[in-house]
Amino acid sequence: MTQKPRVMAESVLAKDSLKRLIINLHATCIGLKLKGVTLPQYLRVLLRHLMQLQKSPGSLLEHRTRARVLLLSLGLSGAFVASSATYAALLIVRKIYSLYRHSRLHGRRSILPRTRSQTQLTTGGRIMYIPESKSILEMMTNNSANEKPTDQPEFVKPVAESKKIYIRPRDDDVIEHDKYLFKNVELGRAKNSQIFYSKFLNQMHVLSRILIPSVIDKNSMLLIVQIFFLVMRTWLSLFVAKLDGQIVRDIIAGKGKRFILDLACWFLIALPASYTNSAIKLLQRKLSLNFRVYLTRYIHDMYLDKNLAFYKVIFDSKSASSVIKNIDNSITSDVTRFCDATCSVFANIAKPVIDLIFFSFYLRHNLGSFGVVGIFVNYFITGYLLRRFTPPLGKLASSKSSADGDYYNYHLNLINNNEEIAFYQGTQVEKSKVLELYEILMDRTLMMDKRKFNYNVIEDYILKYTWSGLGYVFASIPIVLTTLSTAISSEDSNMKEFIVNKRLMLSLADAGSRLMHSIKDISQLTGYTNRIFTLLCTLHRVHSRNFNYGAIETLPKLITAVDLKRSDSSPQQNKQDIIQGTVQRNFNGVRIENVDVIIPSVRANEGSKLIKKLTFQIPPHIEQSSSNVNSVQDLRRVFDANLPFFDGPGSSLLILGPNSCGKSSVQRIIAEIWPVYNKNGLLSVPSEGALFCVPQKPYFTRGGTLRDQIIYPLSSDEFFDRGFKDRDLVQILKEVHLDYLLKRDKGWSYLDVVADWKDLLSGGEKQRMNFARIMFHKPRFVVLDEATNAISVDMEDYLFNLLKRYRFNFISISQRPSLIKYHDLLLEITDTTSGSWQLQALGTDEAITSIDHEIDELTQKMANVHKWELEREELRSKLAVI
Ligand SMILES: Nc1ncnc2c1ncn2[C@@H]1O[C@H](COP(=O)(O)OP(=O)(O)OP(=O)(O)O)[C@@H](O)[C@H]1O
Repeated sequence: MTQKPRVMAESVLAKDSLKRLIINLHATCIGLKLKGVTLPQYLRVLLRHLMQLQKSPGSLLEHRTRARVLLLSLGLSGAFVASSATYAALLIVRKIYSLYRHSRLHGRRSILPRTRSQTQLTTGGRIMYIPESKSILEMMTNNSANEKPTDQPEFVKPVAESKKIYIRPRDDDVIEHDKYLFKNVELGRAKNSQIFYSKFLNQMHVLSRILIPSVIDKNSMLLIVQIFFLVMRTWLSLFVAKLDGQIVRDIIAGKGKRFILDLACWFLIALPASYTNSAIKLLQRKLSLNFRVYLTRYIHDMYLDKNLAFYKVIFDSKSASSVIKNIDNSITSDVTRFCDATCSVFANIAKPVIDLIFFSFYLRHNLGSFGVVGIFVNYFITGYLLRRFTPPLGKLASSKSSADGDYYNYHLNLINNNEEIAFYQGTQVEKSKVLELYEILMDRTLMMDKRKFNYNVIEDYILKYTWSGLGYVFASIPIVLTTLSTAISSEDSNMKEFIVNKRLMLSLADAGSRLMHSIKDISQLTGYTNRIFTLLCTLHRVHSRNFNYGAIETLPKLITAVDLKRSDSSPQQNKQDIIQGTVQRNFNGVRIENVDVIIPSVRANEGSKLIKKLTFQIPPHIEQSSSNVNSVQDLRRVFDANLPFFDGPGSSLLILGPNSCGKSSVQRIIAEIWPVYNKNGLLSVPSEGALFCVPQKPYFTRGGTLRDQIIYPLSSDEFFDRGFKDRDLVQILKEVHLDYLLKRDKGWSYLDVVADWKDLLSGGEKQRMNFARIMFHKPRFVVLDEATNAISVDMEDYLFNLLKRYRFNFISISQRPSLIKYHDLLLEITDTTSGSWQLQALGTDEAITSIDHEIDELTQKMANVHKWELEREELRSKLAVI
């Protein structure tokens, strides 16, 4: 026989024997006769046979059990393959759709580019467009490829692809309702009504309303799906344990065919098992991110709105706590930590609890009730021991978090004031402070690890080793008992039982240990929960219209003993009465009547009084008929430079006084960021948009364009939405003599340049930018605090005349009498200690006397001119000699 036919004959023989093996395997294991069945018919025949085995009670028990296992494995694997295929198909469809959309958009982009990054809806909601993570990644890769120097201002780059996000409008009713819930838990009102009172659980209950607002919310769906996968995981573990035992028994008993079948099941079940584990992890991350989104939006809704909580929060009674002191850190890091910790604690508790329930049911069948009770007694003892040795991780986590915030904030402060520090050569002081804060942070981090050390030793000893040892004992109990009672020792079935029990015991031990580990996590979570709860309570308090600016010390004076005894009268309710002044809005002017200017503090109206019974008004005479004129701006007339803007004559008041006498505080009261404490104090202000306050310290938005700086506080989206044009801004820059910025090299496109404007513009330029803002917004009333102290005298003269030309009503705050000439009224704070003041119309006798005084001073100075000229000549001659 030649070589080739021999090889062919051998391969035919091998094929035949493999075929026989498969046919015999089916016949022996599940009693299925495969003779005459073709390959395409195989699956149908197999499934029908398995179903028949399941249904007919007369079939062999062994065959029936195997049929069940096979059917389950096939079902799960089928589900897994189907879901994977669906997912893949979905991905392909999405890809094709995005390619199609991209090609269409690409074609249109040059014709109709979308310039808005967000749109305000009439419902109060907002649609935002954020760059898609994919395109950001691409941009980053491109940027790093052609790295360019960063000291140059950047132009705004168009973002390739963006994602649309809908932000729900704020529900004021929910905020109002939650305010009381938070207050109740903060004051511990449930202490008397609840049998088992836990501060943590109560806090968690209130917070959960934000995290999962309703049963049909997507977060509750995610939670349900997660629980489903957790149950599935446990069930699969149980199944794997049984299979494991069966495989070992097959090996010991030398049953090759059964071994192959069980192994096939093993590989099939591995598919859904690994899918389930990954799904649980993904769902946990997704849930944590969703929680973070909900909580952050909730915080932003209160922190950043018309009530100015972000400013007022410094006056709250809790402002000294690390949560509020580093509120930026609390909003960013603590929220993330809290959400991560909540989800991981949930998964860490839910997983073992489900395991415990399932495994104990199964083990009860194998070990008997006594064994299961023994296991649980063991758990309780361990839980008690571990609880005793758990360090106060909540407090430690909270103190570490606050050290983290201090360190981060100091670095932030360093960046914000880098130029000032460089001028002062303050590196050493700053470095020592930074090092100190860093050491504190390291110390607290290490302290946490040190305190965990002892606990970890005990935990490892008990959970890893003692429990496994006990596991072996419990797993062997049924075998020993059966062998003793029957005096027969069947090695292979004993082996199977032992392996299954051992695996379950170990899984049970693992479940228990995870449950015990979560004691530590819960302790840490209490710390984060407390921080977030404090943050939200403070925000609710500050956001409230009745915020009392942290008045606490005055309480005993204001609340009588009877009030305090009454349980239903909360201290908060009484504190509300502390601010007794009246605020009138939509007034056609700015009026302050009998207002005591008091620094807000815990002492409320007993605090430092800067100015007493202040009274003034601009314009001095208000026509009743024009009381509503200020609420609407006439956009058609806004940018006509030749047209005086306002119909009225325009009035002006100068508030003059020495340093720290309370001039800026008057502006704070007008802007309603400080309260009017005294009962007969009245503040009347114009409608929103008609009043514009320019603070002493110029402010520039970070990462904004030059346009953003001019139109602040309007966003560029709104700027274009309202139909404004860049040429309007160019006109304004000309008015305030800043148009040379555009002429430098980039022309009008300089309006699109993004830079750190706070550092880029000079002091005088920054102040002129303030005037540009006034010219853009054209408010009827302007309050200027030292708005021209960095500007040259001729420019100052020009700018004040500009305000007059446009007939703005303005209040200027200054300590320089030279500004008197631009104003109609003068409010002079005469005595800082008694807080007395004097109001006069310029042009009256007193004003003339005041100006006369200034003229006298200047004349006196001029008398010395001749002497100074001689000194100058002397110095010049000295220089010539040198
Ligand atoms: N948030 C605050 N907490 C405590 N004290 C404050 C606060 N804000 C201002 N003060 C104090 O109030 C006083 C008056 O401050 P204000 O800013 O009104 O002075 P000013 O008259 O504008 O002074 P200057 O001309 O120097 O700007 C100062 O002594 C200041 O320290």
